[in-house]
Amino acid sequence: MKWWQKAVVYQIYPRSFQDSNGDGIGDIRGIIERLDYLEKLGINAIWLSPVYQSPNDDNGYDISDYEAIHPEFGTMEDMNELIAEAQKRSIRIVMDLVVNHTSDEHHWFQEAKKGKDSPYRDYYIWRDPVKGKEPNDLKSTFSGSAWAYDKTSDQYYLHLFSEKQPDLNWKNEKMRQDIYNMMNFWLEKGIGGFRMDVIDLIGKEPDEKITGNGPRLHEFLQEMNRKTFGHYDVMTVGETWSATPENAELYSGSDRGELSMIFQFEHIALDQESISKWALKDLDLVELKQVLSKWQIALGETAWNSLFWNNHDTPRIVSRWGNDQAFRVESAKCFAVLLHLMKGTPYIYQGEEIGMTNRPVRNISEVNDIESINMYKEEMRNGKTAEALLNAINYKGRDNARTPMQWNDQENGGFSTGEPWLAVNPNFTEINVEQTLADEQSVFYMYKDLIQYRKENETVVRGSYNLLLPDHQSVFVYERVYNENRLLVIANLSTEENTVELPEISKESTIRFSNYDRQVVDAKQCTLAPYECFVVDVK
Ligand SMILES: OC[C@H]1O[C@H](OC[C@H]2O[C@H](OC[C@H]3O[C@H](O)[C@H](O)[C@@H](O)[C@@H]3O)[C@H](O)[C@@H](O)[C@@H]2O)[C@H](O)[C@@H](O)[C@@H]1O
Repeated sequence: MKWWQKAVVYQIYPRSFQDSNGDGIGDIRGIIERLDYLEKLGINAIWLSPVYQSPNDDNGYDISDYEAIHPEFGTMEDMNELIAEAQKRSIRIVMDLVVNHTSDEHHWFQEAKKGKDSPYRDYYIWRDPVKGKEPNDLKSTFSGSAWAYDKTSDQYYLHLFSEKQPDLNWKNEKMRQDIYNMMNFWLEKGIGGFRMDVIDLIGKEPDEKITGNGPRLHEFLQEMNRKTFGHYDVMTVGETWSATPENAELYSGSDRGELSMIFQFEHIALDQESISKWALKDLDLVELKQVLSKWQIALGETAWNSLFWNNHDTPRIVSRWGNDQAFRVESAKCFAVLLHLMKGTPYIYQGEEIGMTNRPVRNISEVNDIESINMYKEEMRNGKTAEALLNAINYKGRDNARTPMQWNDQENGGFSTGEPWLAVNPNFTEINVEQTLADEQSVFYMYKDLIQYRKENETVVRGSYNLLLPDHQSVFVYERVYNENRLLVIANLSTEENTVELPEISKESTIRFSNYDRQVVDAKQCTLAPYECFVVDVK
């Protein structure tokens, strides 16, 4: 087994984690200061969202120099120190790799823009106008056309995200080699791997309007593996919105020479009506169970799953599908147990381990995220009401998960002595790390216990998965089996009590995790309290 198959990964969004110099922006020294906290939690790796040089049109996902640290985050010396200090605590640093696009301020694009004869022109994707307009109707994820007009050359360039994020042309061999050199620069520093931003898009065929899963995608990934991380004992995880259980094996099959695993998003899209994340609908728990179980079984023996509920692009799970009011602690623990006992590598997004919640806004002026702002402007022009749009932003907007980490009940939640770049959630006085560490029953200790359990328990790492009660509307039950060992995981994802019949449980069985201090189980008539979860080690 590889180290990352037994690991738990913690995602840090550096802008919002810990500010060490009072400028209101989290930084690398702030992360170093908090490594002891992460060691206490027990995680094995940190996925570090981008800290590279960037004009910050998309908070660092628009990189202008891959081999420089943005001064607001610190220096390369700080970065080297972070890698070394993390290593001392057996924590590896997984860098975010954003190579579907660069910033328009990257020197490659600056050169490419100079004209059609520029040696860097073909590093990007340019097309002539069609009948004086965009080459086709491809849309940007951040609203509007995916083509931007360049007056100097009378051509359009492709940007699947903001205009300041031009897409790289992966068909250009020299560009690919430059990317590989940059990746080796980071690998030689001793990092633990890469999280690969929208990597399913690099094989795009924009003329055919193919974006995800393009024809040369896997050829590029195999070449990347051969020329870079394939020579190191590191993990790689690809962000792949277009992945299906069928093609997941192509990315992460053990004999494929591509990635360790991918992030799939099928469960994440279950509360939307259409391809648009803003078209909201209620979550159907039966569907959630079906989707997660499908991935557990499909990748069971041949590839490897990543497990996550939220990240810096998605709302916080306790506010999204849990209950962040009366049952905040119970529901946060329920989702923790459900995820961490599945097969795959679990990811924790900063603050999830203390049950941090979404932060609603009342006015668009309070929003920082480019995706939400662009959508709001476009939909206001289309006649939607501000109320409806703010409702969608409060449910799905990316700022929800990006508010600063809540360390204590002091000024700005202990995140910064200066004015934070994004307002701290006002509930920091009740929900914060200091409070959670002082309470043995807190969400934090459930996460810590789950992480420790995975380290010691072969059934969690290797066991097969089987869904029980698939049609129950509120209760999620599954079992994990490895040799003679069997774990039964039960969670009531509802504010109501629910009574279910469970498989027979012998008297010798023990309850391993419980968020209600449950001592006994009557399998025939098991009544679950609101958001109750427990795990039985079946003997
Ligand atoms: O570097 C640019 C961003 O790259 C990553 O995230 C990509 C975006 O992922 C989602 O959007 C993709 C859409 O995919 C499918 O079409 C679904 O049907 C839609 O519902 C999805 O919206 C998120 O919604 C976006 O917020 C992401 O940008 C990074 O993780 C981002 O931080 C970067 O901004």
